[in-house]
Amino acid sequence: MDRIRIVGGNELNGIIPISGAKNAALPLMIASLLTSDTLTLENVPHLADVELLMRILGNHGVDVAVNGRRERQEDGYSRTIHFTCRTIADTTAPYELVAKMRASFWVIGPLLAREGQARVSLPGGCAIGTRPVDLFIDGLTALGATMEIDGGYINATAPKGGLIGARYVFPKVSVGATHVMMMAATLARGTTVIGNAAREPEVVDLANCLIAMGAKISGAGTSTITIEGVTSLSGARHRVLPDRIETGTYAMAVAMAGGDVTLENTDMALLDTALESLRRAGADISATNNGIRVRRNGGGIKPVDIVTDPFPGFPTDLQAQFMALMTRSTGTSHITETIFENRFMHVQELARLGAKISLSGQTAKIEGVERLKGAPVMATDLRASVSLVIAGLAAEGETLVSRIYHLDRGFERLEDKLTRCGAVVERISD
Ligand SMILES: CC(=O)N[C@H]1[C@@H](OP(=O)(O)OP(=O)(O)OC[C@H]2O[C@@H](n3ccc(=O)[nH]c3=O)[C@H](O)[C@@H]2O)O[C@H](CO)[C@@H](O)[C@@H]1O
Ligand SMILES: C=C(OP(=O)(O)O)C(=O)O
Repeated sequence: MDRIRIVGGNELNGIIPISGAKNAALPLMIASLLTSDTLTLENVPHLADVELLMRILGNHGVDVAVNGRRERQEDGYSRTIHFTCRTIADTTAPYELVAKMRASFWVIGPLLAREGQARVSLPGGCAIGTRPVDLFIDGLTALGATMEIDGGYINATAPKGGLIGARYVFPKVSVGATHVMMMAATLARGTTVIGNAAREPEVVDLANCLIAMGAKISGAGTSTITIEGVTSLSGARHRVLPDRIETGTYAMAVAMAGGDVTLENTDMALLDTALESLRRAGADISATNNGIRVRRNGGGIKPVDIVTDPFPGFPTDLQAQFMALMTRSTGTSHITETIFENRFMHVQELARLGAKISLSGQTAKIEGVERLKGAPVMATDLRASVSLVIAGLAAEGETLVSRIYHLDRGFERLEDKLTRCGAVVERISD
């Protein structure tokens, strides 16, 4: 199994190209199930999750054609991909595929809207909490679907004549359930109003793509999204928005290691709250023509308290990375996780490197230490794995991160991007 070896101590200087967002690419790819025309997506990141979803979509009858690549970049970076689903070949999403990635469960929305039925295995994904699907069940039920759980699968059936538009207020904000309701409602009869909708940029990106496909959607990016159902959707061409989590991760890596890096093809507006926390920690952050410049020259890392929240709050997907940064701060900081109940698995791994962290319920107390020392550590989930890489950049000596298949789910060519900026990071294949 591959591992990542990091030798800490080098500053980061240079340019890091930011990839298309995994968490936008996945629902966008799934939207291809809604039309018999071709949906072309540009800037699709080359990631394990994307490859797996291609297989899952293939099983439903989507023909996938890959071509094109970003200028000035080698093979392996984001690509342009064409998705064509002339007819739905299979409305079942099997356990073997869905258990590996939570987002694959989201096919339930388009399958139900276009075919009137779906049989989808209950999902898997990062083990960061229980992650139930009650909001999906309640939301789709509101659109008239019958939802039954049977042998680990959800059997969903639309009424004769298709889903029916309705008003539904989510009792809790859910990104995935918002994606699914929005996709399902595009082909429902009548108007759907989703209350307490997720406001994440990835929801807006999906809405923009659906609108380009002929959907009638307003309000995406606010808590109330209105969808007027149409009888069919067409193909479209859409560019996946930049990955704000990858952007924040590298910004935190620079704040940790020191140096001066320009993050290209991204946008500060996607992660205001996280960048503000980084500024308070001592990083110098400014906008460039098509990205963000992050610097930390001299000066220690100041302790900053954060609380994760749905967008526009501090993203849970950057919590582990920020904790890694705080392990080297000059004081004590507190990080409270409000989205997932079990998203602190990086704590014990960071402790192997010498971090001083204690947990009390959903809050971690981090007492900054003067030095971290490299050690063998284990990746436990996607963002936890990259937090160990960030810590390794500032640790003395060698850090070896194992189980990096988690990392490959969400970070396109991480070792390449960091190495070009002066870090010593390499993949070791045993
Ligand atoms: C592929 C993708 O885009 N994944 C992101 C998405 O995950 P995902 O869409 O799975 O996360 P949600 O926004 O749905 O989860 C938020 C909270 O709602 C709970 N919940 C969700 C659905 C449900 O039916 N019932 C329920 O209780 C979850 O357990 C969690 O506590 O948003 C999360 C929150 O920003 C991110 O961390 C993930 O990276
Ligand atoms: C938790 C994540 O992904 P998933 O929802 O697919 O588990 C993530 O992207 O950080």
